Amino acid sequence: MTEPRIQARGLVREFGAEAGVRGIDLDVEAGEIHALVGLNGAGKSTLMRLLLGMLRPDSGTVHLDGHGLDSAPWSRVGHLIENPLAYGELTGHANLVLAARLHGVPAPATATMVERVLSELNLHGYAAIRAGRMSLGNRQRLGLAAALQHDPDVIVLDEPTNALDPAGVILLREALLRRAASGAGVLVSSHHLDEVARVADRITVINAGHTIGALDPSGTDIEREFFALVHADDERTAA
Ligand SMILES: Nc1ncnc2c1ncn2[C@@H]1O[C@H](COP(=O)(O)OP(=O)(O)OP(=O)(O)O)[C@@H](O)[C@H]1O
Repeated sequence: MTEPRIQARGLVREFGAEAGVRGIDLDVEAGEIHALVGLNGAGKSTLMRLLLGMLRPDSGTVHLDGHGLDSAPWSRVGHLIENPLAYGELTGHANLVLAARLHGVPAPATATMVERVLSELNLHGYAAIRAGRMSLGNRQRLGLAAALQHDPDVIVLDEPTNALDPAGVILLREALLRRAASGAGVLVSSHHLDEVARVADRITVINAGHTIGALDPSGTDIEREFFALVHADDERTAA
């Protein structure tokens, strides 16, 4: 049995009484696309930051491929949390070369890798444009290219489609399915339930900092199921 790509146990990081992450267990297996859904402020980004060591938990543990965060295989991780990691004064191409180096990709392998991801996310037309001049959607594509080009084993993407056009959404979906099929574990948050249902193997619902259930990606009325879970949890909390 292989280790989960991501394993969190008892994660807590509170910001005052109501906000933050308040006790979450989560697994993302190799080959799996696992989606996190929840209302604004539910705790999805906070959870992802905790998983990536960007925030320290008050308590709980995270393992990536069986390693604690102090010894995690960071060069095998790709992530995009909120703002695309793009240096505005550098071109799209230069940003991707830099991201490859930061992920420890040897220089001779970089050119081919960058070419490949430019094609995969249809970014060739923007390779020579400075990131600061790109549209929001193309900056997001660039950030996704930087996160995915080294074919990481652990992929964590926070709302990766929020600025993408429909063509970008399809390209990203295909890119994630390809990587999961090669054994990556993918964790993705989204507000687009239909889109998530198309791509995810597992959908976890988060509300007020804890997991409250799962949605069946092949369900016929996933939106209704989502609101039923959230309302039931809100009522339980209010009681
Ligand atoms: N650094 C912080 N200091 C104080 N409160 C914070 C901090 N970061 C997040 N929070 C609060 O924690 C809660 C969860 O926020 P988080 O950004 O994780 O939610 P989210 O599910 O990603 O929401 P959205 O869908 O709007 O992006 C919110 O109430 C937020 O205001």
